[in-house]
Amino acid sequence: MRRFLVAGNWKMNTTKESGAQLAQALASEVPSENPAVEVLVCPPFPYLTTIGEIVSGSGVGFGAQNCYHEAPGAFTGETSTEMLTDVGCRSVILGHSERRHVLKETDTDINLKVKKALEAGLQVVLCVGELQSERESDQTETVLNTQMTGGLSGVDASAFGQIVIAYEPVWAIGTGLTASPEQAEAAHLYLRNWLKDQYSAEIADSTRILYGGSVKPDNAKELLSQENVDGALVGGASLKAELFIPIIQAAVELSAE
Ligand SMILES: O=C(CO)COP(=O)(O)O
Repeated sequence: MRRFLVAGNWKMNTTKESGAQLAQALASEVPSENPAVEVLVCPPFPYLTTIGEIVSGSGVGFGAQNCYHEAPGAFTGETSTEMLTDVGCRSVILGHSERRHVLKETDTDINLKVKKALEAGLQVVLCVGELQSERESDQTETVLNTQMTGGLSGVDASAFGQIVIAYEPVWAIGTGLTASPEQAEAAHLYLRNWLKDQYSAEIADSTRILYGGSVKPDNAKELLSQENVDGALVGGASLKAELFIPIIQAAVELSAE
């Protein structure tokens, strides 16, 4: 049985103060490691240390939203995986649609980062997902195949204990539009079968596939109850404890069923 992962991607939001308050509220709600549900927050880089100290010893892990693929050196403005592990990060989100579409990261860039982060022992949350126009022209599976093939190129089966996939249809991110549970399930099933074909049935069975895109307290349970949905990557609703906590609770309730 796959363990739910509920992750908050704070994107370029919060202040030191508001992020600290949010982290405190979450750490007191998830006081210790919950075997049923893994909880993660991904604050902006400048706040990683502060947030890490606040959630330390609680059941809330913390991760970054990006990293660079080179070892520390002359790369102005970049953040190495060594720095992330140094401040205690557990995870890193890679290939987010905003990095792909706004910052123009390619599958090759993402693949270099994935391999570097895996080497550093970080958990990688690899995001994939199609644009609205790609869905409308029946390209969803082609896009997912390209992003999975590109992002995971050269990644050995032995690394899968550290890999989580996040299906985030771009048209559902920050728009209030959510993939229907059926649309999410169909994409997740495609991704699971992809893992089976490219790696193995065991890897397909054990790898978690999160859904992201306008997850809110009122749709979380339905999305998380789909057979192949193993958690949520939450943007907007992860910025408010009163919205994020009910999403965690939905996962806790479902894992008890
Ligand atoms: O991009 C997302 C998480 O990475 C989803 O964002 P929203 O939940 O704001 O749609």
